[in-house]
Amino acid sequence: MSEASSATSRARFITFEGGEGVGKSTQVKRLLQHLQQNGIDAVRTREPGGTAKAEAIRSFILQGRSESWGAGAEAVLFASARLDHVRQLIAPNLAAGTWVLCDRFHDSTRAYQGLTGGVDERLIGELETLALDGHVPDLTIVLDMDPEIAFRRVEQRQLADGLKVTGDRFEKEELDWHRTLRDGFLAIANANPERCVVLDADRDEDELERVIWATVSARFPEAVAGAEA
Ligand SMILES: Nc1ncnc2c1ncn2[C@@H]1O[C@H](COP(=O)(O)OP(=O)(O)O)[C@@H](O)[C@H]1O
Ligand SMILES: Cc1cn([C@H]2C[C@H](O)[C@@H](COP(=O)(O)OP(=O)(O)O)O2)c(=O)[nH]c1=O
Repeated sequence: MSEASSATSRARFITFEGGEGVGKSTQVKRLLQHLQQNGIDAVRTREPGGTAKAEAIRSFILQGRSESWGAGAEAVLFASARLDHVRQLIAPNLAAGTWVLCDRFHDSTRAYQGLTGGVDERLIGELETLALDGHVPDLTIVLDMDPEIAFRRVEQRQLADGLKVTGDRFEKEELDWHRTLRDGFLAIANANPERCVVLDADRDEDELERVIWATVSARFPEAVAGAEA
């Protein structure tokens, strides 16, 4: 971090949320570059995952091995992964002055296991308190678009990678379910207007990158101190 920015600002924690294929990973990488080009130390990470233990839980869940356990148990697994991630990676980086950009975080548990999975709001809230350990994101960017268009993006990625177009077990869910999920993310953003910003993700990657940078720089003006014009 440059001396000027470290002297005037603390490190920020920014999460990206939204359905599958809306461009979260693409934009997390682009924002990381922007921050670094502006002399700000930053790391990117993802959920579930980010640490060895959390990545082990990720592969267990995404292989479908916890599916029969039910949404409540999966919420507990996601929270266990999150607790390790917060303690081992997120909190130490923030404490050291490094910004943290995370591809999905606690709102995904609210949206997937809570609002669409039917897990009781109180359990979701208790797990959140435990796993976040006080580390509520400073900003959450919700990338919003029609899931059908986002699906086509994911299919194209799989075709380009020479993969069978099957999707992981979440991506196999019905389109209607994904529309409900989209509404869930919008409801979360609506309930947390001071933290969340909803951006239309159905646009060109470069244009979306510009909108995200404008959002981050407006929210944290110190990020652009010394930025190129
Ligand atoms: N704005 C965009 N327009 C078109 N395709 C995009 C855009 N952003 C990302 N993609 C492509 O769509 C696919 C899914 O993007 P990705 O960033 O992995 O989404 P997510 O992390 O939300 O699942 C990738 O193949 C990516 O290259
Ligand atoms: C973090 C988190 C993810 N998930 C789901 C969302 C995704 O379907 C999956 C993560 O897979 P991933 O391949 O990272 O999805 P994407 O590319 O769409 O971001 O796990 C939950 O159900 N709850 C959670 O708390």
